[in-house]
Amino acid sequence: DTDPAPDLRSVLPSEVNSKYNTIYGIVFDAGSTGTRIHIYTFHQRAAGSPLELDGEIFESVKPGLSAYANQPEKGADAVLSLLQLAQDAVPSSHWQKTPLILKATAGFRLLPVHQAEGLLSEVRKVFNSSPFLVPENSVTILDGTDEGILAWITVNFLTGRLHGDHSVGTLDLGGASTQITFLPLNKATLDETPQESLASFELFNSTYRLYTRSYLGLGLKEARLAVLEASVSVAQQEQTFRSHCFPPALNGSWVFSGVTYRYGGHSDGLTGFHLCYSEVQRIVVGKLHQVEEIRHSPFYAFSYYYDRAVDSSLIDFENGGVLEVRDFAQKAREVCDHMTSDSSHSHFLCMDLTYITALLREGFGFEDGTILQLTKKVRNVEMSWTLGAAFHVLQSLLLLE
Ligand SMILES: O=c1[nH]cnc2c1ncn2[C@@H]1O[C@H](COP(=O)(O)OP(=O)(O)O)[C@@H](O)[C@H]1O
Ligand SMILES: [Ca+2]
Repeated sequence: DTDPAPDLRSVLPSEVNSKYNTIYGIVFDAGSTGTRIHIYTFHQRAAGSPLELDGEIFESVKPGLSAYANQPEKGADAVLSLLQLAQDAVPSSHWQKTPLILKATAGFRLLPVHQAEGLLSEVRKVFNSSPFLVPENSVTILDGTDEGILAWITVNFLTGRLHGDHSVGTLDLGGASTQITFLPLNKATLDETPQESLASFELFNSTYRLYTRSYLGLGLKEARLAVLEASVSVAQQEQTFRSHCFPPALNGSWVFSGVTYRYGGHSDGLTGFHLCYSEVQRIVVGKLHQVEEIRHSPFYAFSYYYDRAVDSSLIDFENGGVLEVRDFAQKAREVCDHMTSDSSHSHFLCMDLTYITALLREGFGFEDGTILQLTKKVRNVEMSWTLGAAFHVLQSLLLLE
């Protein structure tokens, strides 16, 4: 993209008028399971000085935009309703210089192109009739590489690690895809990693050369479908998909991306962790690139790693916590070996925990003792790639120097 970015310095208030230069950025995350708005407020003490994050306003709606593939206008309505929040949060004097972007993730990568484009073009209409600054390519599908990098930037920025040598790797588990990102330190990693898994990124006058991989279809919800060997066409024939990850007497139905899937336990009466693990293992083994360097390195993990750790009482919802990979394994065993069809937790908890265990151990190749820092928010700001995206757009608009 060779178009020069518009120079917006001319529309910024002169520094003499305000003590600090306040900057806003609005980022929509069109995820596979929901649409979220993140309204960030930053300030700069002077032009050229580092950007400081003051806070975030966050709101979300379900289902994800990709569920409106056949009703794009209705999808855009969800965006419009969230955008109202931004008009309330950002002072009208700043609207014209506040960038507004939406990035769609894995749910969109799985849609036929004409449906994805139909939805994005309805969103563009909503954006263009808003009072905010709509940069070029404001509404797009984010590719998996950028998703991983931007999340890594967010986590390392929020934990104050961006400028030192002690960065931390990140693990994101969405509904449809999953990402792993870290800064490689060993030469062997750089030599053995395919070029497409290494990406350079410039931010705040530094260049970061990161390892990042995104696996489409290995998000938690898509993984359920893979374990169940479920397809849309078979689901529409009202067939029941069976698994040993459910109690034998169980029958249920699950709506995902607008499709109803019937599921249940096996009539052979067998269930439990061991059988469940072997079903889940099939979709993971040999499917992911493994890196020796990170087998013991601590990682930050969020999204469904966090949610399922909360659901199974491994961590506290508010505070998160520090776990080892083996904690997910032990919890999976505990849940799967004591399932009843009337238990209070989700019918999928056994399968989900077992999948997380297999993904960490046999997918990425982590050791049982590898430490996972489960964190949702730092200083009340969500761990999400959206903050990295806000930095990126502000930088490209020359609002940062
Ligand atoms: O701002 C956020 N902070 C932390 N987790 C988030 C945020 N937004 C979404 N999530 C988590 O992401 C997961 C859903 O994934 P998503 O719908 O983004 O799928 P995708 O990334 O595969 O498109 C859930 O665990 C949800 O709690
Ligand atoms: Ca996501």
